[in-house]
Amino acid sequence: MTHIHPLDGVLAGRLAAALRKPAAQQPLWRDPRRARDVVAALGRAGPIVTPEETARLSRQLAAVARGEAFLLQGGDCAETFADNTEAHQRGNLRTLARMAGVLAQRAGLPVVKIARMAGQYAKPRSQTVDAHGLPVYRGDMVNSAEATAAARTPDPDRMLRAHAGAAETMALVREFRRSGADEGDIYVSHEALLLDYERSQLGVDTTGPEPRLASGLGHFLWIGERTRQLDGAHIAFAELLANPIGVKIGPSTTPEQAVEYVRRLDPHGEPGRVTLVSRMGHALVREVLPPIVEKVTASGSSVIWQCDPMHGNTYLSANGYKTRHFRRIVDELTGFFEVHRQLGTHPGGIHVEVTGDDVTECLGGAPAIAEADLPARYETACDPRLNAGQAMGLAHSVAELVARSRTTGLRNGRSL
Ligand SMILES: O=C[C@H](O)[C@H](O)COP(=O)(O)O
Ligand SMILES: C=C(OP(=O)(O)O)C(=O)O
Repeated sequence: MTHIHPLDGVLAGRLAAALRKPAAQQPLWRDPRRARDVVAALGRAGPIVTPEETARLSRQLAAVARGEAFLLQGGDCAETFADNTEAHQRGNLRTLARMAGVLAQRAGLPVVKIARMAGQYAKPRSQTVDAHGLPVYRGDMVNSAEATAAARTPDPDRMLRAHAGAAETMALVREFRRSGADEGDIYVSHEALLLDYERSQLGVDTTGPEPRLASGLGHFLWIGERTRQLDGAHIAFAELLANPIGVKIGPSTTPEQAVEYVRRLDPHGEPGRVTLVSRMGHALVREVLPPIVEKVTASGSSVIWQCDPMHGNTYLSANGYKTRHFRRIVDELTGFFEVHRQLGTHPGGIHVEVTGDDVTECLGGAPAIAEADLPARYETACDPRLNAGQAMGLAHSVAELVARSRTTGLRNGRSL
């Protein structure tokens, strides 16, 4: 049994110092006093996940880092209050479970499943204003997608609604597991973006190599490409957490920065504590990733290498939809596996935006979606997701890549 203690003086001080650092992508609340009250109320609300579940995930991620398992992470780009329905969330869980089934069977490795779910309600954005000059939509936890100035004003009460929605979703995830609809564990994750939400539910976990902050808001948390500044609040916050941590690394990441993330986030060399999620784009992965993998490996760290083949391959279609082409997604994954095969490292997992709904948001796949099909069911609140058919096609492609990398690894005397 993992005991979580109230925040003590030392860790409370380190948390306060972390949160004083510059924090990118934070909203300016309409009523800061109300925001403080909401953070306090969230602290009194029940946790979404238990420390025992998070500890079990950490053990499974250690197996991924050792090359004994594969990590499948996926779900909506942005959860929304409107789509937090049983049908939608179950559809997403079923899709993830089916993808895992294909991977486990063909690749012959246990698959650790993490849903982007039960808290994925805040989005980082490239711009601060949209095409109409309104503040951008930053996820249902912050404001509304509706295009009016009032709806786009950040409202702290939305954090309470997001937390309540996450609790309901987590109950559904547990029920999904119990019902036998899936054979194994399924964990939840979200981007640790909105610091007022993230700091609201922290206790002290003393079971690790040093006392750390246990977040009750998700099993696995990741820091995004837009908030991974080494002198910023997000990395300083993540450094204090007991939960396993991901860091998205885009094409501007240097090998030195990658080594520094690992040094800061995994000072005790715990296998699988850190997942480096490369999202380089299909055209750059073969060039940018190798020196990063080489330098991090040479530093002696045991990270999980995970590929997000979505975020580096986004573009605007001729008819004005933010989309991604299935072919480029598979090409980035192929490049990721090539790099790891060449370097003798374990291609540990994938991180994808998928839904069980029959949406038309990404191009290609089978049956193929063409640009003219995009308007039919383009439903995402932010970035384009693979639909269930495309997701299964991707699972088959990745299963082949994993199986091939295992054969090559065994031929070269490595045990994956
Ligand atoms: O999901 C990731 C980001 O939030 C998203 O790609 C940002 O999108 P934008 O470039 O339209 O702001
Ligand atoms: C924002 C995301 O990705 P990235 O930080 O890699 O752009 C995301 O995964 O939702």
